[in-house]
Order: sequence, then C-alpha cells, then structure tokens
Amino acid sequence: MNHPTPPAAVSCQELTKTYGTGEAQVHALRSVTAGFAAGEFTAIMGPSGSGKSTLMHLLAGLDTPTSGSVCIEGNQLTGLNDKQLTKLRRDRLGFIFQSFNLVPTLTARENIELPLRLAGSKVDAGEIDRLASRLGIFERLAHLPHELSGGQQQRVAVARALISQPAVVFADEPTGALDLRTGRELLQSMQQAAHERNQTIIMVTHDPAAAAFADRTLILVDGQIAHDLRGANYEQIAAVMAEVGA
Ligand SMILES: Nc1ncnc2c1ncn2[C@@H]1O[C@H](COP(=O)(O)OP(=O)(O)OP(=O)(O)O)[C@@H](O)[C@H]1O
Repeated sequence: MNHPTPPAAVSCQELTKTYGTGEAQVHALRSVTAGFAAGEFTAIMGPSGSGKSTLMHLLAGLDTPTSGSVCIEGNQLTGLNDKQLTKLRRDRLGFIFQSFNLVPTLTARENIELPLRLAGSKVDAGEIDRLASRLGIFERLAHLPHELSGGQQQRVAVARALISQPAVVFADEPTGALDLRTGRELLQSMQQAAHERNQTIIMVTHDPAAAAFADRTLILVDGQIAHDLRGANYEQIAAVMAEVGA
C-alpha cells in the first residue's frame, strides 16, 4: 500500500541569506530548499564558512532570511509576530548550543526544570533523574553551574533541552566539549529522542563520527546543499568531506 509522505516537521524553501553590501557582500546561503521529517535525525556538515550555522539559525527562527521561507509544523515563520515566535520556540523547540546559558543562581536540577516551569507544565522529578543518569550528571544535580566542569555544564544544557520533549531539537556542535564516551552517550540519547519519541533533530557538526549517528547528513558547500547522504557510515561521510575539501 502506498502511504502519503508525511509533511516535514521543518522545511525551508529557497532560503537565502546575504550579509553586508557591495564589495563586502557575503552569500552565506544560496537558495536552499530542504525538508526534515518528524522523527528524523539530520547532521549538517560542510567546510568552515559554508553556511551551517546560518542555516540552523534561520531554521530555528533565530535570524531572518534575506529571502525564502521556513516552515515549522505548518507555521510559516515569516507570518508570525515576535510573541507567536517566542511561544513556538518555548513550546515546540529545544536548543543545544555551544554557549550553555545556564542560569548561574539555579542548581543543575533547577536549570533542567526551567523550561517546564516557564511553560507551566508538570515537573516529573523521576524523569529528570533518569535523563540526568543517562547523561552522567545525576550526582551533580544539586550543584550550581560554576561548580561543574564545562562538559558537565553542557550535559545540563542538553538535559534542559530534552526534558520537555520538544518536537524539534537544534544542536550546534553538541559533542564539542565532551570526552569520547560522554559524546557517544549524548549522540545515542539524541538517536533515542528521534526514533523512540519522534523528535526531529537537526545537528551541526564538524565530526564525521558524530554525523554517523544521524539518519541523514547534509553537506553544505558555499551556501548550497552539495550532498544529501542517508544512512552513511563514518568512512563514507569522511570521504565526502575530504572530497569537498573540509
Ligand atoms: N553576522 C555576519 N556578518 C557577516 N558575515 C557573516 C555573518 N555571519 C556569518 N557570516 C559569513 O557567512 C558565511 C557563512 O557563515 P556560517 O557561520 O554560517 O558558516 P559555518 O559553516 O557555520 O562556519 P564554521 O564551520 O566556521 O562555524 C561565512 O562566510 C561567514 O563569514
């Protein structure tokens, strides 16, 4: 039987971003069209300056395109006012970025609870315990951010992004500050989030080993999608990255 293709959780149409004017003009993205299915884990790779961060910021509604559009769960971002955009971000999106933005006066546990409290949702302490254990920070939950290592702070930020089970999670180099084992555990948590809880994960990374955990890897070159790989392993991703000169 033929099943209709489900609508993408996140999509963009002819997305273009140009910085500056005249001589100083930079075409960071050149008419990128892509769809990200619900429950799919996608890695975005490419050489430095190829437009990865720009694409992710535009998809997450953190920046506005020069032209083109972004649609998240049926909402055209350009059609939303600031209040609606803030609500969409709070209720449907999770962010794992390099700057952790933990609240310094709150403990790790309170930081993780924060999105639930802001949304007026129930706080399930057992769920926080389980997530923290999986990420190896259970013992640190009562500590303030400055009492944690960089990697532990990052894992608190990850737990905070995942606790409310947002429909879409944007991650920028999430394993950058982690040791190999913790990084692997985080990537497995992200895989689980996608495959068991149908969350859509979009991750920027420079590491082919991290991208190999994803279902799909998009490789940007000079502001355009040059390769769209599915189910690729480390060697295949590394080979394409070498080919594009990254
Ligand atoms: N605010 C800005 N003003 C001007 N140019 C910018 C700005 N942000 C990004 N750029 C330029 O746009 C291009 C794409 O940048 P972007 O940060 O998206 O690349 P990237 O692939 O994420 O790079 P990296 O891997 O080095 O983080 C680069 O040439 C960059 O210099």
